[in-house]
Amino acid sequence: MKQKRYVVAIDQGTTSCRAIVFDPQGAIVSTAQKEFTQFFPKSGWVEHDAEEIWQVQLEVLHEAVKLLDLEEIAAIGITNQRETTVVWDKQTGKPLHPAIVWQCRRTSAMCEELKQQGWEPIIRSKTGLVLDAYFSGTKLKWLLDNNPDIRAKAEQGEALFGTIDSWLIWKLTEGRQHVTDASNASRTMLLNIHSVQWDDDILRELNIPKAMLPEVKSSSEVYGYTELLGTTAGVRIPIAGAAGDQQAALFGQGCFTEGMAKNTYGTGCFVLKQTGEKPVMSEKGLITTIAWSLNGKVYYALEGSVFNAGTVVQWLRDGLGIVGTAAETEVIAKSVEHTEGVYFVPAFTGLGTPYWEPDARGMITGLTRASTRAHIVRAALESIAFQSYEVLQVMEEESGIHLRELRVDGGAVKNEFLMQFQADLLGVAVTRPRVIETTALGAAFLAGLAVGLWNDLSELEQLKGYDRSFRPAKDEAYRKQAVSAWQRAVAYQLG
Ligand SMILES: Nc1ncnc2c1ncn2[C@@H]1O[C@H](COP(=O)(O)OP(=O)(O)O)[C@@H](O)[C@H]1O
Ligand SMILES: O=P(O)(O)OC[C@H](O)CO
Repeated sequence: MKQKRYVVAIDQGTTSCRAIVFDPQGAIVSTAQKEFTQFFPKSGWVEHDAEEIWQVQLEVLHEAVKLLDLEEIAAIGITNQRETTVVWDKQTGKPLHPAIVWQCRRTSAMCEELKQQGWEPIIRSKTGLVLDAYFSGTKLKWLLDNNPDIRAKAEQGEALFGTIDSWLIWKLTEGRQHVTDASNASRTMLLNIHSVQWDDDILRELNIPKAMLPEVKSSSEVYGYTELLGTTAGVRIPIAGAAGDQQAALFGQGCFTEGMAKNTYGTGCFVLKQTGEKPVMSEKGLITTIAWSLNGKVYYALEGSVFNAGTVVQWLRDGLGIVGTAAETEVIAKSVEHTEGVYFVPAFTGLGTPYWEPDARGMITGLTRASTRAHIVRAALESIAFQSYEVLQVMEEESGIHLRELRVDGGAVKNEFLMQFQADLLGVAVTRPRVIETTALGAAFLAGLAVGLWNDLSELEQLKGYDRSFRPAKDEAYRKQAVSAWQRAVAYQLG
């Protein structure tokens, strides 16, 4: 019997599939990543092909483990873009509809109607969420309402629903386990976050058959086993942990104590603050979510969501074509001292915290004949920091506690201009960990805990390490002026 010493994290993000192998010290052993197709069928709509996600995920998984002895893999952990809604056929294992992505706004009118009928406070108190098209509940209702065949199958338990974690676990496991973890379930708008059970009143109102929902499990336990990784006879690897990507990042950053917070800069930006075993309800547009469920206890978090962050960089590259790579934006932004009054509000799919405006759309203001590509690129990067600033402000106002340091992770934290600008805007240090793949690390931690590779949280705390701290270099007057100019630009957009 070989020593079990690796944990493989599957990180299924909005734009790419990743598989990362970690050793017992939390260091990366190997990694593989591949982008997959984004579909934008109408204004404000975003779809993925769940079958493509599965195939690409499997490919990168094989790639990441190809040099390992499979017998040394202790477990697989899964983390994923949240809310994205997949419905598949129980018999054929094929998706019955394109996956409706978390960014998709197709159900904003449906949410408006539900608000008019008085559902907003009910949703808020039961699920901790804002009644918004962002979450899976109305996406699933839309899918069933618009596809009578799928509804008929769903009622017979032949069509299954899941967020991406469920879909991948179902595809990976022997015996096809149809499960989700509590953190992912808390993003559906169908879960009562107090009882951690699917909520019958909400299911009835949205006309969603319970038979199609996965079983809700903890974030760290063996959900099933896979033989899909290789041909070595008898190598069954446990799938032993799962969490939504933002909650996994909170875990991977070691925010195990109440009050600790992080910001992840990926497709969107998500600030999460751990609030312990009691859900804290926000008055100011933050949402209350399950952080993780571990060892029989449920931990909660307050969250502020920015829908478009890294997407603005992708749009500069793929939509506008004014940069060749995401990395190039750093050099271009630094080539000018400031934006000369150009502001970019990247509300491509509406605005999240604190505005919750599904119909807002992107806008660039303050253009003159002197404006150049560099000013637009710089304004685009600054917009990521401005949006994060606003979320953190709300969090501070709500808790009355002044932030002393911001822990960051996600693909865009490689951008040192962005990190420095964020520190300047906040007036506090922005700290980047040694392993910026914190999301994957969190999933690996959850899976490794379940199989005994690590014993407890204090052991995980020893594994943390920091790469760089960005110190603020601007004064209060600068911050005030910059933020008020940004807020004027947002006000134009909101009309
Ligand atoms: N050097 C960079 N500067 C700015 N943005 C970047 C940089 N590198 C990657 N990004 C952005 O980060 C995002 C990818 O981050 P990642 O954490 O992988 O996101 P996700 O998990 O949402 O797919 C992309 O939107 C990309 O545009
Ligand atoms: O793909 P990411 O990392 O931007 O995360 C997406 C979030 O989970 C959406 O809620």
